[in-house]
Amino acid sequence: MQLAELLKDWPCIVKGSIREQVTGIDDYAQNIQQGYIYVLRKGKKFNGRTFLQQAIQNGASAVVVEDDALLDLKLTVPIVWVPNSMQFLSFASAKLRNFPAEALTVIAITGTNGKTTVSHFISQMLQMQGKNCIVIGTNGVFLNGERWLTSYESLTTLQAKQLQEIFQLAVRQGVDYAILEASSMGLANYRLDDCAIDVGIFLNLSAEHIEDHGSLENYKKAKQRLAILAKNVVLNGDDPFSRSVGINLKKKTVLFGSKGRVDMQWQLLTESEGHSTCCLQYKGEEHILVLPFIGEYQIQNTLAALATLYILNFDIAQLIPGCLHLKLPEGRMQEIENDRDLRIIIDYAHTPAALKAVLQALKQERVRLVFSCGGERDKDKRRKMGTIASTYAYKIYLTTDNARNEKPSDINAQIKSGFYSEQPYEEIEDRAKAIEKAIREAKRGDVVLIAGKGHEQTQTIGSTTIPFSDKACVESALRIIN
Ligand SMILES: CC(=O)N[C@H]1[C@@H](OP(=O)(O)OP(=O)(O)OC[C@H]2O[C@@H](n3ccc(=O)[nH]c3=O)[C@H](O)[C@@H]2O)O[C@H](CO)[C@@H](O)[C@@H]1O[C@H](C)C(=O)N[C@@H](C)C(=O)N[C@H](CCC(=O)O)C(=O)O
Ligand SMILES: Nc1ncnc2c1ncn2[C@@H]1O[C@H](COP(=O)(O)OP(=O)(O)OP(=O)(O)O)[C@@H](O)[C@H]1O
Repeated sequence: MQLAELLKDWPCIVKGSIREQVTGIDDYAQNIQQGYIYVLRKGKKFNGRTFLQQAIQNGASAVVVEDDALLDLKLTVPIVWVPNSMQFLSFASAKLRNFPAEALTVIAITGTNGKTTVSHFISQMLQMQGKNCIVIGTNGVFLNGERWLTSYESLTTLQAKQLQEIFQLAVRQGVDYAILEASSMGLANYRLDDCAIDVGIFLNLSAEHIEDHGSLENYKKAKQRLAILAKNVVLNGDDPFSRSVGINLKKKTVLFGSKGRVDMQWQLLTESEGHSTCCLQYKGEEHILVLPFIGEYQIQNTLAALATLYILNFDIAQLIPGCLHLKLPEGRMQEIENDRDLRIIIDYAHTPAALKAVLQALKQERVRLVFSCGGERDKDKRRKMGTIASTYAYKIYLTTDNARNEKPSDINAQIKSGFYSEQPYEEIEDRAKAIEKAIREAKRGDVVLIAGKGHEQTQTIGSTTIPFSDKACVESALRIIN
């Protein structure tokens, strides 16, 4: 595509020829190939200007900047000024591929917790209706429930250029639906701006990523962008923030919840043997919904998925029986079979709200909890998670969870500052050993909950990332102990 064609619908100032041919776009200089546009921007760690010559040597056909002072640079290629380079990166990535998202029904989910779970529930429900769908999120890229395209970095919301690339591949594969996790960082960085989102889902909000966004208000604003981008909106009426998003929103909206005025109302009737039975009311109809898991948060996740199919005009009554067969994604309440009469559970709970939800769901059980918090991220949550752990756990095994360049003992000291009761705890920095000790000490009927890493296959300590899996550690511990 000619630069002139690419720029014609976008506010910009160009210095140089607009006749250059453009073959791609990237803001990472090392990725620039012949004919690509290099988006030069200043980030938190680097200034893209450092890599400008490298981008040109790699064959950049033009350079896009958002700092107008850079228009004076003397370059061998055209310079284009745009008001917002990340927003342009999203638009141009989509335009260069002829806006592939428009050929798909796109569903995007935001919330502090539950995005991955809901995205996989929606995919499973759509598959039950014979639809082809992809899921793009924390656990990777999936096509009809199977892992697909494994080479992308592990982000919750991929970069705009990657999303557009996947949409194009999906359209070629005959996919009908794309289900995306919308992280607050992804929304704030405009990664989802050109995804033609048909349904935006708001699950919940608790204080996370505040350091990245600067304030809770900015975090909320980032999430609210999804309501601007989406054509239709699904809201969790039990979550004050999600409900507030619907105020004065002139879009088709479905509210689900257990209380107040909602369009789809659920009520938990019973929980037993790993199953929940609920009453679901909508449009004056009443249905019994049986789910293969416990915990009110899982009912919310299921309702978010059902409400999404409802807003897309599927017949909900037809979907209800299939909910009994929903499967949680890898690393979410994942039980590991064993012959020690224990419940060994791996769960990705790494926020206070998630840890509380899981521990509450486990109710009266004697829980031995293995966990820590990530380094160089959300320090605020450490004390809160300590308080929650000490409220519900029988014994706590503090360990290491991607400590990065912090000392695990410092992170754990902050977690301990939230302990308020005298329950026993131990600190075992080696996560594999902590898991083994918890399993070794567990008595028949105990629950061993290994929280925080879920599906993850790595552990980052210092700046080294090594292969690591909670599941493999459990299996190895069971072999050693037996
Ligand atoms: C906060 C955030 O989103 N950061 C992203 C952002 O970083 P940044 O703006 O600070 O940029 P920078 O690293 O300082 O680099 C500045 C410029 O120099 C360029 N550069 C930099 C180095 C180099 O060698 N060559 C080069 O060209 C960069 O491409 C960039 O254009 O731009 C970078 C380049 O596009 C991204 O890699 C980086 O995301 C990284 C991968 C990241 O880890 N982001 C996390 C925080 C994230 O987005 N997480 C969310 C939330 C997950 C959750 O809910 O838990 C997610 O969606 O995954
Ligand atoms: N609706 C919910 N409310 C509170 N906690 C939840 C909810 N759904 C899941 N969780 C908890 O959060 C953990 C992570 O779930 P999930 O991966 O679905 O969330 P996520 O929003 O995608 O997380 P991330 O953005 O970090 O990938 C689960 O393992 C569970 O402990």
